[in-house]
Amino acid sequence: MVSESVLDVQNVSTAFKIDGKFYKAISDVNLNVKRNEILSLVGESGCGKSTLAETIMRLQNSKEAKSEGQIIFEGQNLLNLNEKKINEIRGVKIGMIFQDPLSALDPLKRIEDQVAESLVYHTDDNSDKRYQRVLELLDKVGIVNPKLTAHQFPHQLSGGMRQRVVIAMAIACEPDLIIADEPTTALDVTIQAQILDLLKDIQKTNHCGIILITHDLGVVAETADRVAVMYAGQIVELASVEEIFNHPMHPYTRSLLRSMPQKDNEGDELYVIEGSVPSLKKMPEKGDRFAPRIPWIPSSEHEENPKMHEVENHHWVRCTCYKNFHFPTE
Ligand SMILES: Nc1ncnc2c1ncn2[C@@H]1O[C@H](COP(=O)(O)OP(=O)(O)OP(=O)(O)O)[C@@H](O)[C@H]1O
Repeated sequence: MVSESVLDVQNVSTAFKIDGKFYKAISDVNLNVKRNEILSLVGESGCGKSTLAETIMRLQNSKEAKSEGQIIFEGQNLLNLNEKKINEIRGVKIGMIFQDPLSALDPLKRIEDQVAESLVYHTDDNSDKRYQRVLELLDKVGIVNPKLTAHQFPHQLSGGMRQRVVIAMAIACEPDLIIADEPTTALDVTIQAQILDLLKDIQKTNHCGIILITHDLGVVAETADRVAVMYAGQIVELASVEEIFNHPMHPYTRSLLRSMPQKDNEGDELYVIEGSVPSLKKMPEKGDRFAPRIPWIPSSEHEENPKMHEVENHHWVRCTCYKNFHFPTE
């Protein structure tokens, strides 16, 4: 079944003002998210994943960040909308879930009022109907006693329950797209699995698209349908989850996978990707941005201006260096 796109990100770049000058944190990002899929955005810390999410949601201060390109959602470019219009979309048609549920919740408000908030602004429901809807939403996200939880304050809940509440808030208006930025990083492992299962369930029952941001390839393997691998502000590989795990191509994707504990490398010393993601001021202008971290690969293997190539059906890779890439010990 071919699903329609809910979001089309076209040639999007965002630059931040640092010491009076703008430096790009994401460059030339092209991506679409389909209804009925979980697209995972993966990469090390500092690769630009959150910047992309904040750009889509227009969360940056326009004096400190400049974006260009097009982000098409329901036929309009989100980058061109005024505040009023973007507020009608943010949290309503596009839901958000962040890493730290505590910072997303108001410590002084009861859960029922927080979950009901977007319903107050965006539906005509009276307070009784809203309360019923809050209980329904809490039940849907797996809260065992919705009436009790609705009456409680955030500090009375466990981390896992708080994240369930944040998810209830995100889905209250049945958004077509949910952006979840490291939604399980702050939770312990068993709760992580439950929250990921919940997101998968929501995606299936609500038929929405989900962008799931994570640095954890285990999370990607568990949840994603497609994967966009980001490095130094650029997407370097985009393919189905099966392709990414079975036929990774870009040296960065291959390095990430090698540095991840897996069944077949148990007991082996894990691969360490030398060096670090360049800071915005030190971003290489030419060549593959990952090249400095694989110095044994001759520069002639890299394109001067690396482009995305569709090397197999729906499998895209940046730069031609993937063709002859090998690890030092190979
Ligand atoms: N407001 C800002 N001003 C200046 N630089 C910023 C700002 N926000 C992010 N950056 C820089 O942009 C780059 C990308 O950061 P971003 O937070 O998007 O990465 P990330 O992949 O989401 O990492 P993490 O997983 O740690 O959140 C980093 O170099 C970061 O320091």
